Amino acid sequence: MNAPSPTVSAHASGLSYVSPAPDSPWSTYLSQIDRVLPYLGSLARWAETLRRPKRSLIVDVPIEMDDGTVRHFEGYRVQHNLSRGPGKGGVRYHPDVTLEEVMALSAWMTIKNAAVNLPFGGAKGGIRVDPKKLSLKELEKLTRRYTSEIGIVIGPQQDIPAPDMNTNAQIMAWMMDTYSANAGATVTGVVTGKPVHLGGSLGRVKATGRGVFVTGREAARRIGLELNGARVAIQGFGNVGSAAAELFAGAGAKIVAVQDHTGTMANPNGLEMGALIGSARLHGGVGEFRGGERIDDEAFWETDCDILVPAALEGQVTAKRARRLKAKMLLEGANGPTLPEADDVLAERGVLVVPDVICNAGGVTVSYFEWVQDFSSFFWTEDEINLRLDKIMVDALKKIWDTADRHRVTLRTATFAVACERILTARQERGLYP
Ligand SMILES: NC(=O)C1=CN([C@@H]2O[C@H](COP(=O)(O)OP(=O)(O)OC[C@H]3O[C@@H](n4cnc5c(N)ncnc54)[C@H](OP(=O)(O)O)[C@@H]3O)[C@@H](O)[C@H]2O)C=CC1
Ligand SMILES: O=C(O)CCC(=O)C(=O)O
Repeated sequence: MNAPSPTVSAHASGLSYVSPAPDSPWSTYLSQIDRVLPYLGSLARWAETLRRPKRSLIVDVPIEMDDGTVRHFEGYRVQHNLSRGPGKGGVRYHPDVTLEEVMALSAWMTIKNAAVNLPFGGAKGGIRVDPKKLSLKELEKLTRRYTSEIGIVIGPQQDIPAPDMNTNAQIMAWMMDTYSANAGATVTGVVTGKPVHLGGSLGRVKATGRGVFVTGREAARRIGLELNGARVAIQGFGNVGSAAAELFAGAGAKIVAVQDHTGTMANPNGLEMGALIGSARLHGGVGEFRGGERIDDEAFWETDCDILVPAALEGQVTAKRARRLKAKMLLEGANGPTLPEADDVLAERGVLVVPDVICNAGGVTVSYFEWVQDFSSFFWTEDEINLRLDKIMVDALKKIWDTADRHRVTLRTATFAVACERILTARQERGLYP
């Protein structure tokens, strides 16, 4: 049977999310799906399912602020696809979060979880809020109310949230506690990325950065780039960026530039990691660090470097910036950092892109370990976790690399091909009817 044209059927549906704004995360994701269709064979007839989130929940989250006023925040939880298992994906607190962005982030989780063969579908959540403007008490109230509101769709067998931008182990502890209080029993497996003494896993905090490092190490080996002495530039110095930076520096690489909201610091001889992390912690960003020179934010994209790691927001690598990039390799720590047009520019220029949907999969892989450990109430050592993580990432990248060679496509399209085959086979085998 011929596959229906996704474009025609999508537009005919009249749903607003099928014609997103150009360069928005959802539009980037849809274009990535378009590019993989020729490699899906007969499974392409199921591909429309990837263009529609299975379930999108918008919640109102009212809280009483410290000054006695009541404010309402908008929260989301989107379960993009559940063909391979429960939903899995983080929760983002950011003033620019929208439903459409969360749809894209949840869809990338579907692809990522399948790319590393975890038994999960894809989901993501978020609240449109600037958490830096809330007190700790307000943040706790917001988190607890949000958890109660999305409580109807999450659960250890349904959908398991975790940290993403501006959320952390403390927020996961509040989520776990609220869900448990509502359920009348302690349910540790409802979220991952929890504090270690509350059923969290050793190694989860740095797992995403570790995965970025492992995929970078493997990709560097394949293109003959020596990590010892390699120059690395990193955008975003939070959970992902700082952990990746530490590991690259530990392997002898020089971190020649870092950027966050407080500025861009550069040193061609390498920024000293211990001191930079200490300064960033003390001042809430890298901008006060004295061991480097402050450069213009836009100049970051022209840093003389071998590896560039975007580890902040989506849409950062535009075609214009891609033309100026000096790196040999782009390691996508962030979700959705590269626009499709920029992908084409980088491919033309021979810059290797290790895409988000494999590069930053280390976090969710250790989240999977945490979920498994919670079920068995038997906990592994950090060495066991790091070794298993390393093996999963290396094996997944090998399969993706082989697929890219076979079809002569980019690593991004190859990752989508591997993942979509698994997702759509599951869809086909499960069938359509309840
Ligand atoms: N945490 C995880 O396990 C995973 C995270 N990711 C992805 O990695 C990325 C980073 O997440 P994570 O490290 O957890 O988030 P964090 O909140 O810990 O850190 C985000 C970092 O990005 C910086 N940043 C934000 N906006 C900008 C900007 N416009 N320009 C420059 N820097 C900016 C922040 O700076 P400042 O503090 O100054 O605002 C901060 O340094 C996101 O895309 C996330 O989805 C992917 C997989 C898993
Ligand atoms: O650990 C998880 O479950 C999800 C992490 C995440 O949000 C991501 O990989 O983007």
